[in-house]
Amino acid sequence: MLQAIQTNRLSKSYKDFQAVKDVSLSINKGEIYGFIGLNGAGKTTTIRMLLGMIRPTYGNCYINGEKVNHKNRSIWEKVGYMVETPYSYPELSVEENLEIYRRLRLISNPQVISQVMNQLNLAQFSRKKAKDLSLGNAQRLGIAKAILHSPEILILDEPVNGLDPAGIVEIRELLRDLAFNKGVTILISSHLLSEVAKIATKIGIIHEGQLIQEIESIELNKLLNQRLIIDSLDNKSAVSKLSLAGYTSQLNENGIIETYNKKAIQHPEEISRFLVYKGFPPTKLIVEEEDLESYFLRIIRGKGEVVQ
Ligand SMILES: Nc1ncnc2c1ncn2[C@@H]1O[C@H](COP(=O)(O)OP(=O)(O)OP(=O)(O)O)[C@@H](O)[C@H]1O
Repeated sequence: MLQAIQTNRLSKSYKDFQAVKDVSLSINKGEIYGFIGLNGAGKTTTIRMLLGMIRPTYGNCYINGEKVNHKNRSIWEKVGYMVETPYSYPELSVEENLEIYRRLRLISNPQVISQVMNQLNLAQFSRKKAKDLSLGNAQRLGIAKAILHSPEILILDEPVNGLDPAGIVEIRELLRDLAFNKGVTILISSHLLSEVAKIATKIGIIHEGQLIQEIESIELNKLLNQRLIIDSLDNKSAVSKLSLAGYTSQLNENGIIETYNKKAIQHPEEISRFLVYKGFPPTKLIVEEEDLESYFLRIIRGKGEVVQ
């Protein structure tokens, strides 16, 4: 099958710092590819190379099988994109900004502007100057520009930045509709992992410039572990007692104990008995399904026992 987006050993160095290392990813037509990673992982740099905005130090990118380079301009007719905080003409209204974009994209039908404003709930702000928009609405305007010409491929860098929860749901529905009903291929980068997990058909995890894992979303549930969450009046002491007894555990960022130890998860009553005996009775003991955030942290830290 022809890939909509492909990178081949893509790398970018800034002096001796390698921001992106050997990233080879491929995205099928109609797929929603969630590109996730911590701040500074290399998402934007990869996307900028993909869009021909910066030159790779090594490797190549392909859009619809065509190599990205300065000669191949026609490939951009089928691509819509938004990278980081979208730029707009600050003194012009939402509608005027879209009108400029319509002309730049050589779209003959003026109706597309009202259609896209309705799609993104921007109609009520049509006369508002771009500089007076909230961050969330500025993002909506950025997405509106990206989809104005009905692209086949949509590349969005952190598109839900600054949106409130209702806005995030709206954008999620919009992207789903574009992918599943209109066959648009979408690459969406984000550090909001759970959000990406809700819409992506495939997830790529980038860490310190390297693509460390690609997961089909239907496979995701199989990879998510269970974990036992334990709270007590003295978690620091309790965690060392548990680890000494062979129940490898750690404190999470909230100071709560978590363990992926299979025996502990299968027999939380034993953990409870053990902690009572050691003088640290648990105040909370819950077996939880791991979420994508925790899975991601476990993968990038290379920690955690895998419960089969
Ligand atoms: N022009 C540049 N010169 C030097 N270093 C750069 C340059 N652009 C990016 N970097 C560095 O490359 C690394 C990757 O940056 P990048 O913006 O791609 O990360 P990111 O995953 O998009 O992060 P975020 O989620 O914070 O946007 C970072 O350490 C960044 O500081």
